[in-house]
Amino acid sequence: MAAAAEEITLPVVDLASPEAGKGLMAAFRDLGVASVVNHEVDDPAGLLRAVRNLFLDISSSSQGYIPPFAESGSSLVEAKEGFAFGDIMDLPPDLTERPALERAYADFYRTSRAIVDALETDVPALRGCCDTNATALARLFHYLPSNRDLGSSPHTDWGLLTLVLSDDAADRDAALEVWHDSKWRRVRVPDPTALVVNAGDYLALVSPLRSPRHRVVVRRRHRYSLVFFYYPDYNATVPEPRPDLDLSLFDCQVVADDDLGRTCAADYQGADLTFGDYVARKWREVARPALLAR
Ligand SMILES: O=C(O)CCC(=O)C(=O)O
Ligand SMILES: [Fe+2]
Repeated sequence: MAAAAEEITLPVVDLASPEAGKGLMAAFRDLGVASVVNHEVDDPAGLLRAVRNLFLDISSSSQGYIPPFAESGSSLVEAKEGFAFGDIMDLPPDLTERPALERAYADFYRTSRAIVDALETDVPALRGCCDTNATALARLFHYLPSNRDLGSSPHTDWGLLTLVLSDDAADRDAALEVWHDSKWRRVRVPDPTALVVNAGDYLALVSPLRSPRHRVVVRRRHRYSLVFFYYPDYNATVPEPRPDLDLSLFDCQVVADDDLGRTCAADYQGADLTFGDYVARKWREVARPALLAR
C-alpha cells in the first residue's frame, strides 16, 4: 500500500509568453515537471470525454487496445487498461472517437514542438534533435480503483517530453505523484485547462534538466488520462551520461524489483545505440504476458 503523499502545486508556464523557455527551464531543473497553458490542444474537457467514451466503445480485439494488467513497470499489478496509437500505429478506421483523437494527436505534436522551440536557446543539443524523423506515441489510460493503490509503477519516462491530460482533481483517490525532495508529492495543476509536461530521460541526458520519477496512484475512483510521448528522431544517438549526472534518478522499469533505488545506468552507457532501438527494448521489457495468461 503506497504511503499518502503530500501535495505539490505545479508551476504554470504560458507557452505564448516570450518567457516560456525560462519558465520551463526553471521548472524542469527543479522538479522535472511543469504545467503549460496557451497550448495547442483544443477543448481539453471534450477530449477527456472522448477518452472515457473510447473505453466504453472499444472491443478487446481492437488494434491498439491494452487489456487490464497487460503491462507493468514492476512486479506489481498495475490496475489500468490502455489504448495506444501514433506514428507507427494507426487508429482503427471505424472508431467513433477517431476524428477527436486525430485532431488531438496533431495538437499535442504542435505543443511538443513549441516546447522544444522554447527550450532550444538553453539546450542547444535539441537543435535538430527532432526534425526529420521525430516519433511520438499517444496512450490513453483508464485506471481502475484498486485496493493495491497502484495505477503506474514508479518510473521515469524514456523520451524527450511527456505531455499529460488527465481528470486529476488533486484528490487522494487518484493522482499522478512525483518524487521530489525524497518524498512522493501529489501533483496539483492550478489551471484545469493546463497540460502536465514531464522531462524525459533523453532530455536529462542532453541537458542539466531532471527527468522526474513519478507514479500513478488509484484508490477509490476511476481515472482517465491521455499521455503523449514525444521522442527524438528514431536515429538520434543516446548520449553517454555526463559524469555529473545523478543516474539514481533514472528509474529502471523492469521486472521483479520494486526497489526505488534501482537504476538502469547500464542502459545508457557505452550506448552507441539509436533512440529508436533503445525505446523499442524498453517497451518489450514492460510487457507482461505472464500476468495476462493468469
Ligand atoms: O496517466 C498518467 O497520468 C501518467 C502515466 C505515465 O506516467 C506513463 O504512462 O508514463
Ligand atoms: Fe510516465
